Formats: sequence, structure tokens, C-alpha cells
Amino acid sequence: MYRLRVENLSKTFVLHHQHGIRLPVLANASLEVESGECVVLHGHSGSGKSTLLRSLYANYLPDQGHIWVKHNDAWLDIVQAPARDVLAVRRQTIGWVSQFLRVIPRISALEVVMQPLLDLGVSRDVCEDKASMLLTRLNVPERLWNLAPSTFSGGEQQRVNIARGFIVDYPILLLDEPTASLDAKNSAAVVDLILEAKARGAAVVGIFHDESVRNLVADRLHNMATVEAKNDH
Ligand SMILES: Nc1ncnc2c1ncn2[C@@H]1O[C@H](COP(=O)(O)OP(=O)(O)OP(=O)(O)O)[C@@H](O)[C@H]1O
Repeated sequence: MYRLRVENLSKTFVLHHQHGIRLPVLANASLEVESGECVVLHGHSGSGKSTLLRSLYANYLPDQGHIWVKHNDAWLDIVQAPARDVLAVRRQTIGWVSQFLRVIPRISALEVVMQPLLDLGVSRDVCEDKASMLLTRLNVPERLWNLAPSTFSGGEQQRVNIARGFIVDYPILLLDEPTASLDAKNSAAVVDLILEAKARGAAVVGIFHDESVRNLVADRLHNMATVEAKNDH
């Protein structure tokens, strides 16, 4: 069962402050992702992996093409969808996990992790249990849970962010180098979370520069087209 269909997606950045230079990054990119499958975006630095992933989360607006998302049992094109639908998709259907935490002053790590699940109306007890379980699995020491993550180390913030990304069982997960600067033990914990998400049927799209992590999670690679091929269009 497909959860995500990308059709003929194109994106050219226009650098208005640099003589209007045009940078074609995506040209007719197409991709389908099934439930339970992990597709890893693969290509050299600058080939557009982040641009494609950000477009899937509707952070970037493509110039043309469609991104069909299975949302509440119906297909929704998030390229065309109004902002309120995009917000609903982000709340219920697509999770985004990157290596960077957007720190909110004075909000504790436990609250930061629980928030997306609380927003879905799940009871506080259940949210707290799940957040505690995730923080434990990701080796965030319990003495930190009630502190705001602004003073945490980079790796601790990264793991809080990953716990937040996995608190909701999203049908689609977008992973932007979630293991980038983690040690082997914590990378293995993240790999386990990804494999569990696949096992419950999540469709996963990710960027992983670490080859060993990529080999453990990827069902297949999506090769980004070369710039030369893009310019032929
Ligand atoms: N917001 C932006 N404005 C202008 N150009 C951009 C923007 N974002 C990305 N680009 C350009 O688009 C191209 C693709 O960048 P992107 O970050 O998608 O590549 P990537 O494959 O993820 O690279 P890396 O592996 O190095 O992270 C680059 O040439 C980059 O300079």
C-alpha cells in the first residue's frame, strides 16, 4: 500500500541577490514509497537530497509536480494544499526528524518530547510514559528530563529531538541525518526505532551519510539525478 507518491517534481532556486542566477536542483523527480518501506535518498553533496526531503514536508514549494500523501485515508497533494491542511498533515501524518532541536526556553526535555502526542489529544499519563521510554532508550539521563534542553550538549539535544520525532506513530517519517553525530550505541538505538517504525507500517524517507546505518535501514536507494541530466530537460 502506497503512502507517498512524488510525481515529476521540479525546483529551481533563483538567487535574486546574485544577478538572478538560476540553480536547477530537482527536475522531474518521481518517487513512490510503500507502507513499511525505507527509501534512502542517495547522491553527491549538492544533488538536492535536502531540497527533496524539505519539499516532502512542504517546507519548500516546488515549481511544478505533485506530492501525494495518504492523509486520513484520502490522497492529498501537499504542493497544492492550503496551509491548514499542511498543518494537519504535519500533526497526524508526516513526522520530521533531523539532528537539530529547536530549543524553546524554559520548556523541559520531557515536555518537548511529549508535545506532539499531547497535541493529538492523548492523555498526559500515556504521553509521559512514552516520552520516558524513548528518552531511556536514547540514553538521555533521567536527571536531565525536567530541565530545559538549552544547556544540553549537542548530542543530548539531538537525542531529545529524535525522541520527539518518534513519540507519535506517524504513517510517514522523514529523517534528515538523524544519526549524524551520534556514537555507535545511540546510532544503534535510532536504527532500532526506525526498524520498529517500518515494522508497524511507516513509510520512511531518509538521508543517511553513514553507510553502515544506511545498509541497516534502507530497502532501496533513490538515486538523485545528476545536474547534467537535470539541465537536459
Ligand atoms: N534555500 C536555498 N536557496 C538557494 N539555493 C539553495 C537553497 N537550498 C539549497 N540550495 C542549493 O541547491 C543545491 C542542492 O542543495 P541540497 O542541500 O538539497 O543538497 P544535498 O544533496 O542535500 O547536499 P548535502 O549532501 O551536502 O547536504 C545546492 O547547490 C544548494 O546550494
